[in-house]
Amino acid sequence: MNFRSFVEALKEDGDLIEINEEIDPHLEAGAIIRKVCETNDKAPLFNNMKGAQAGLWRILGAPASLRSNAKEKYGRIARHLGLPPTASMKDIIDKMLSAAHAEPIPPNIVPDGPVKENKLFGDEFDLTTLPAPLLHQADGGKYIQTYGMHVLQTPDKKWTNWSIARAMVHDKNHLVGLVMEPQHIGQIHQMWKKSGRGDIPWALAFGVPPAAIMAASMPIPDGVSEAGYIGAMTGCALDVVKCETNDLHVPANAEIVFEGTLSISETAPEGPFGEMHGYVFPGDSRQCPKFKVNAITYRNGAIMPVSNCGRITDETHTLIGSLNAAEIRRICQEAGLPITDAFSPFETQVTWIALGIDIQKLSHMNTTPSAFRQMIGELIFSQKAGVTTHRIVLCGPDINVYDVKDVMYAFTTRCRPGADETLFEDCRGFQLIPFMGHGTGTPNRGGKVVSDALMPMEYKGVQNWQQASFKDSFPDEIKDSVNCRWSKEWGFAEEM
Ligand SMILES: Cc1cc2c3c(c1C)C(C)(C)C[C@H]1C[C@@H](C)[C@]4(C(=O)NC(=O)N=C4N2C[C@H](O)[C@H](O)[C@H](O)COP(=O)(O)O)N31
Ligand SMILES: [K+]
Ligand SMILES: [Mn+2]
Repeated sequence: MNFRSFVEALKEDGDLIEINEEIDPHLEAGAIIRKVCETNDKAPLFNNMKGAQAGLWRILGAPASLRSNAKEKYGRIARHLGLPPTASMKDIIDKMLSAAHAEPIPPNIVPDGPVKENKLFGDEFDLTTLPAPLLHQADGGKYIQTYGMHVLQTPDKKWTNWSIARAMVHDKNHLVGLVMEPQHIGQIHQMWKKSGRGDIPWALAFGVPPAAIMAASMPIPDGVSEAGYIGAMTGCALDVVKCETNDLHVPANAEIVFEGTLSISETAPEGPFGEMHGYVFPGDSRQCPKFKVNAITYRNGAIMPVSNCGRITDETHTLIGSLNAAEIRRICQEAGLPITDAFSPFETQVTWIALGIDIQKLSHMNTTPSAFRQMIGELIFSQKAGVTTHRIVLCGPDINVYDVKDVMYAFTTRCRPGADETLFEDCRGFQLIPFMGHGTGTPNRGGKVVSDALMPMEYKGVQNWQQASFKDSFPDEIKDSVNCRWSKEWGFAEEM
């Protein structure tokens, strides 16, 4: 599945609104995308962007946000993976984890592809005149890069990383963007700096195969190339083509590719940006590395995907939260911990992760609540996949961790504040969260907690309560007889 057929699939699903009226990249496109994310409406495809030139570019907004009808809530994300639109977040996470132990299938190098249909070099383009969107009025620049895939290789060429990190237009042929540790873009940047080999060959591919952008958003292990992971996950090698101005390879059917170098020495002011937790602090910019763009290649009718992040729900919640949770589930299970599921509720601005615990297995550990909380926190908060999470909630088997109502029911009634919680200060913290980066303590250390919403008896494998709910407080024959007369005889609403 490539990006173009993904857009077609959204159209067939009735999940696309095409706007042919001229739309201004200065705030207007951003406002429409933002409102789509806050109302879970259809993905907007802007076919007539003000300032578009030489086929650059149309814009697809909210590429992996939510659908409003409950049966297909995660349909747009599911379509990234060729799953049915009725897929659950558990199905999506299971699919993304399915390649964790599979032999990688490296990409297939082809001589040409749609991404080579148009080529611009050097002075043939000026990034400041292209329709890059100003997404929030207080943003420090035009965030041209919100859903593209950085391509970077380690100096020894053994590892080619694909990842998403934001970047804004700096001048006619430079971007400036986040290059943070422990992200792989930051790790590889450090390796090149140490190698003294000069600036880093770099590419940024927009409108890549949707499964590839999902892997680009996932913290798969250090040293693992996302291309091979995706090949193993989809079962077929992904077609890639060589860049014009360096030896990196990019998806042959990508919509747009910027080629150039990531500087190991030059920086420029970056930010602020209306970010994933729902805030922008006007004037809050910092020095970040510059990316030099030497060439642009692109498809006819190229579409630029744009994620306008902020208040829920957008790609920073549906992908960052869910895919960090995926890796955390895998890491806990491989460490032999009794974790069945992990999910980051969007309503926590993906700062929490709820863990589903198998209390039979837990009871065989003969551990205590405080010892178990310590084990969980030390493991997860030391992981790269755990950096963005500041609260872990332990939930028993009657809780569906993919449903925030269940998580809040358990957290608010089974976790005694203080006594049932363990704080962690000696670990990496996530500075983009306002209480970290603009709060009272160190911006990138500590501020984390494991909140135990397991009742003491669950450590013995027992739940000795009944939920006072329709599901749990009535015998089946009563429930069945009520359900079969519910809408037919009495006129209550059909079950969703
Ligand atoms: C899906 C998505 C993921 C994002 C970001 C965004 C979207 C849509 C946008 C651009 C909208 C907002 C910011 C938010 C910001 C966090 C950041 C970023 O600027 N810097 C960063 O370091 N990580 C980001 N990620 C997460 C990142 O892609 C994952 O952590 C992935 O595992 C990295 O790949 P490697 O594991 O291979 O290192 N951006
Ligand atoms: K990645
Ligand atoms: Mn990676």
